[in-house]
Amino acid sequence: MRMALCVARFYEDLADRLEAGARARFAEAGVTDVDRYDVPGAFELPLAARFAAESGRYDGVACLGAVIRGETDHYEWVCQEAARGIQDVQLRSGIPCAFGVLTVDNREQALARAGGDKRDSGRHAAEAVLALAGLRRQLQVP
Ligand SMILES: Nc1c(NC[C@H](O)[C@H](O)[C@H](O)CO)[nH]c(=O)[nH]c1=O
Ligand SMILES: CC(=O)[C@@H](O)COP(=O)(O)O
Repeated sequence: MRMALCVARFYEDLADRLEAGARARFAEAGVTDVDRYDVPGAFELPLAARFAAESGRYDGVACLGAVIRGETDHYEWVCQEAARGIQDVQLRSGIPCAFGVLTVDNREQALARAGGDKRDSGRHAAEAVLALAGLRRQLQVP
């Protein structure tokens, strides 16, 4: 299998943590052919995912990033559009695209969910892509 990572780099250290979790899960599954594509923020993830999915090169796409709430409602729009856009790409393309984007109130919550004491969302995103790519192969979806 060949996988793509689309990574929003708005918070570099969180992006690195999420990527490490995803790569570790892929490696456990024997998937070492993994390409990373960086975008500025989570709002750009759906288009990057579409580029990767429509390239025909990948069995799955894991979208990673972190959105931390600020003073305004900008957070809501970024999170909503990232989630909706990524879901739209996978449903239209038939290529599994995971939503590995943290949507949190503060940095502490983000760290806890990027391989900290709550969960590893990067790992979970890779797990989801592996599962759906496997299902796609099992059902011989073209
Ligand atoms: N505030 C966060 C953003 N904002 C930037 C947007 O994602 C986007 O890049 C910009 O609006 C230009 O289109 N992005 C994150 O990933 N995380 C944030 O907390
Ligand atoms: C999630 C965001 O876009 C956020 O960082 C923006 O902060 P603010 O709402 O204070 O402008």
